[in-house]
Amino acid sequence: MAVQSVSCSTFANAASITPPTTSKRVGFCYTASPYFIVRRYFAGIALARRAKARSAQIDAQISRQSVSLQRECKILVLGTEGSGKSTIVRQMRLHEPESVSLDERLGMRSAVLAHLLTSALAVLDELERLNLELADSDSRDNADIVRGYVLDAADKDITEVVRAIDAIWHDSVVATRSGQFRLVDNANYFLDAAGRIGAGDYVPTDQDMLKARAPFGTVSKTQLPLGSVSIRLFEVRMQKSSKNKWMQAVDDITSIVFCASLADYDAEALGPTHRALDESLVLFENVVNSRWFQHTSVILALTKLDIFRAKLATVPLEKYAFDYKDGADAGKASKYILRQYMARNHAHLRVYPIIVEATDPAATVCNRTILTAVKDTILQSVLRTSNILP
Ligand SMILES: Nc1nc2c(ncn2[C@@H]2O[C@H](COP(=O)(O)OP(=O)(O)OP(=O)(O)O)[C@@H](O)[C@H]2O)c(=O)[nH]1
Ligand SMILES: [Mg+2]
Repeated sequence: MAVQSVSCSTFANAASITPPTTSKRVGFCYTASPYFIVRRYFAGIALARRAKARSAQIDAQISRQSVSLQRECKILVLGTEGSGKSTIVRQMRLHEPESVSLDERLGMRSAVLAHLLTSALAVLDELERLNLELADSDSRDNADIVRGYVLDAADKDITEVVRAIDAIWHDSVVATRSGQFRLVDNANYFLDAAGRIGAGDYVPTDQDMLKARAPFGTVSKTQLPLGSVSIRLFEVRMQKSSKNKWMQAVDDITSIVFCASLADYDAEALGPTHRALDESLVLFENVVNSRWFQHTSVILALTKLDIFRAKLATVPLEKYAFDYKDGADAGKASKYILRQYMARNHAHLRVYPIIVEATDPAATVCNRTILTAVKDTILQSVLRTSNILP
């Protein structure tokens, strides 16, 4: 431990220094007696021994407490609806060898299909909104198949509906006008992959698992070994209206991962005057300044960097943030949004920010940052209980 080695070596050095035989004082000079030298020498040795013993005591305490804290390491994953909580958790799991079984992968098939179906229905709605007709006459029958399909059982035959979706997506009107459609996140990705998803032996890939919107329970729990630390993740969807009283009910939280979508800057949460970004900022403010979390570290995960980057080109951030002047530069714009969050940290909680494309299977930044934050927090907590830190 850095703290211990500093204190030990300081005292050890003190003991090894031979006391000076002469000392200069202003105005006169004297020679120290042998008795004085020997007394200082032994006092130095005693001091070093005491420091060494104290240091060993702290070492033992730290290792005892680290072990018990690591067993109990709890992380809350918070954020508004659709902010990327499940995606971050899945991304962390996919990086841990063998933490996702084949059964679980196959279990995600219905979530993938639901995402594909929602995307296709959104395409049909957008055609209506823009007063457009499908070009191909068969496409109209296909639209009926899609609208009439009910996804009620995991083993239901999906061949016909997937073929219909694929035909609609490749209709010439859709192909030329889809740039104007307002679709759900990752709709294009799943619509492009319809043929692959419809195959009988389809197994969701890492990318499919990350891009699919999974249904949300009330609070979902995940156990995960992360490096040398074993953690339990609790995903909680926050709502401004519900006052989030659950905060008082949770204890022993090591870290919080607060997810916020960068791409929400233009989204309305509860009506035209209520922006999703503002709601997320208020919830973040409540969390970081809450007395329940005063010894908790916070990882602020700003997600959907890829969607944000694409959106900035057509929906200027300046329209929603009057003091922002840096145009469609995703780096500057994401840092601007990050500053909005950091400005809410009045309690000066330790915040570790990450700006991430959470659906990128190659991104390891989440795991690395979360692991660092967890370890730092365990250390801080041990130092506090050892009375080394206030
Ligand atoms: N392209 C892209 N999609 C993302 C990113 N982060 C999340 N998503 C997608 O956004 C959608 C919602 O993400 P979830 O992780 O389900 O959001 P959530 O916060 O768990 O939502 P609820 O549980 O419903 O509150 C999913 O389809 C994700 O794949 C990202 O960085 N890039
Ligand atoms: Mg979720």
